[in-house]
Amino acid sequence: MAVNAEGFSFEQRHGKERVRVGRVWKNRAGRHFFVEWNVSINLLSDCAAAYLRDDNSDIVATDTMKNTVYVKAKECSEHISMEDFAIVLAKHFTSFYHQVTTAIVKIVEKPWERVYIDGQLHEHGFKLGSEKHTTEAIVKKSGALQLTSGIEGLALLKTTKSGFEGFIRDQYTALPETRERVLATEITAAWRYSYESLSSVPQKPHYFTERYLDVKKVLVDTFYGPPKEGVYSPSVQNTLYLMAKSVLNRFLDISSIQLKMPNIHFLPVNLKNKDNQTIVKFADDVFLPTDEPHGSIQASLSRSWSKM
Ligand SMILES: O=c1[nH]c(=O)c2[nH]c(=O)[nH]c2[nH]1
Repeated sequence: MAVNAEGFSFEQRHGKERVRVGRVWKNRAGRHFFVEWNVSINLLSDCAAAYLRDDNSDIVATDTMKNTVYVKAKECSEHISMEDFAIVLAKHFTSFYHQVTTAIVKIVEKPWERVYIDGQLHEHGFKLGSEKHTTEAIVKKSGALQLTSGIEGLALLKTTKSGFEGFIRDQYTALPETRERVLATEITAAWRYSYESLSSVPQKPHYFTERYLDVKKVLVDTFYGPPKEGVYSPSVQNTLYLMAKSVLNRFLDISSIQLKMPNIHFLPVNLKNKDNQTIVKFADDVFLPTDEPHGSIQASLSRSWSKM
């Protein structure tokens, strides 16, 4: 919130970024559960005096914020979802400090996954997976909540059932039309839950972890289509829209979703020798993989006017 400072409009926040914490929980049967979280905290608080003068009396030290992550991790005696942990932290800052009006807590989870050994889940062995689960909880002193979850780095590829035709052609256009190409992307998704107060958040343990896995499955299933026949994609844009729509149709407690789907190009390889004789002729088989440049395609879809 902007305040008047010596005739200027002034807005500020302070916090601690990238606080890393690992937490192990052990159940009675001897199974261990492990998470590694990277936590970023930002507080909106009445501490303008620290900026305007030499008065730090209303400042929550960022070092204290860092310590609070470890204290709250210790206090969570049961395996807790990342979303619930973000809410616990944010609630602490807004209720404990009268100066703090809003707390913004973001967490990115490192994707440690339980390993299978000889077809059996290991009790305490984990290996690093690929895509990351993210969350952001914004809590106000009043108990108002904005809760977002997401995925980063979900890389998907299919080798057919993708094309791109009918786009604008002008004097700068070189791209041929096609109904056969590789479609590859690395998805960043963020979806907003409709729980708008701390008291309305589902109490079921792991509710948000299950939601995360279910949303990911709907996104992935919609991208690929059924295992045998797949589904034809006329553009990244259309596939993105169908993915976003499937999530909103399926999960009624999600009010909006944003998807970023870069179009990662696999270029057809055609090679000629110095006599202009073809030595490799592309037949939907040999590609040059690229990282850049890539297409940038993103959109958000909401049940009503966006709150994202
Ligand atoms: O699915 C696509 N959408 C585009 O907007 C685009 N632009 C382009 O060059 N190739 C593609 N493919």
